[in-house]
Amino acid sequence: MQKLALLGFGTVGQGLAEILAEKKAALKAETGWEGKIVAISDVMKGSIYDPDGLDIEKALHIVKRTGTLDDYPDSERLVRDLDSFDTIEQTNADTIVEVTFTDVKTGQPAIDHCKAAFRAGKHVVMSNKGPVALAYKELSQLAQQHGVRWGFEGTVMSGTPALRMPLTALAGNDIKEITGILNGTTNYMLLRMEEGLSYEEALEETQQLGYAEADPTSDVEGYDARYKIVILANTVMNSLLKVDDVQCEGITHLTPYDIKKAKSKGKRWKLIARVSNENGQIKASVKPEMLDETHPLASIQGVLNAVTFECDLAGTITLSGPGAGRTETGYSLLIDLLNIYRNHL
Ligand SMILES: NC(=O)C1=CN([C@@H]2O[C@H](COP(=O)(O)OP(=O)(O)OC[C@H]3O[C@@H](n4cnc5c(N)ncnc54)[C@H](OP(=O)(O)O)[C@@H]3O)[C@@H](O)[C@H]2O)C=CC1
Ligand SMILES: N[C@@H](CC=O)C(=O)O
Repeated sequence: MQKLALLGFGTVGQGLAEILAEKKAALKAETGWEGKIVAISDVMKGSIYDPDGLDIEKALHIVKRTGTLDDYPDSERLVRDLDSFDTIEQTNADTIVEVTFTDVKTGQPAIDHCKAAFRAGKHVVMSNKGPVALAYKELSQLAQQHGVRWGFEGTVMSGTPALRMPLTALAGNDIKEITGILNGTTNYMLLRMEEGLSYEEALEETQQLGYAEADPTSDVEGYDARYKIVILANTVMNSLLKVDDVQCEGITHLTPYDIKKAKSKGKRWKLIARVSNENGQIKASVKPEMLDETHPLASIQGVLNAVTFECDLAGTITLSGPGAGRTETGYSLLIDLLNIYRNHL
């Protein structure tokens, strides 16, 4: 029985909790895996810990009804108000689910959450992009030193296996270029603006749907896609790309007029992230590009994302699927948990 502690109980944390509540019996029957949430620690919603396991359906119901965990029933075992580090260090969880916000400058406090968890001998699964984009090598080594595993499938294209697919199914290829639409929020906004919504209306919809970052500046300025292309470069291409080395431009200057004008010419604006390896020189960028409607990436619409791998053996391989979403990203954490259980990430 894997014992889980959730740091953050927003869209994604609740998404995972819902999956575990709904699919508990099926997961046990089909895979043998059993997971129990023993702790939740969230800044505004509160923190609860029960070493025997929380009643997760009750916690979900209460947080949806009241916005906090304050009404979760007290018991002899229940401990409240542990902060994130106490939750890592003082609970009996063996796996930390890091689903706090992604900080696009420092990656904190998530980087320190990973370090504390690894040093305490605990696995980490996360959809938080900061630690993987900024400290991949250091944290991988630390996890290895402590004999624990680190899963982060959801950091790129949420539950669509944009990392595990190339690392496993495309193993042995020399991947010279990766190109993709890696941000669900902006791709959704571009579609809705093409359909007639204003920039502000389109952005608000993405926030209501749970696609946008806590600070959506990260989405619209391209910082989120920049983190993702760095993660792909460093994990899949085994490079040492730094965030600051990636040329980055967002979609904030695109107006509904620009989008309509492109459409009248049979074209579409897309926020394209790209990394290439030219004789050992790694070049990467994130910027809006006007693609012909016949281009394969032009048909990737709304919250769908896609990534193309240029492989020396397998040829050009494209994977598409949701790039954001409550259940989809909750699911990405489940993939990591199941793979820890099966003992390979
Ligand atoms: N939503 C999506 O589709 C996807 C999200 N991600 C990533 O997953 C992570 C979670 O996203 P999402 O659930 O949408 O974000 P939310 O903003 O909905 O949830 C994040 C939660 O973390 C809490 N939190 C912030 N700091 C801390 C802390 N130090 N300790 C404990 N809790 C903390 C917040 O608390 P409060 O608000 O109460 O202050 C909030 O409830 C982010 O890093 C995001 O980039 C990745 C892929 C897709
Ligand atoms: N805000 C991000 C969420 C997933 O990483 C996006 O829109 O893609």
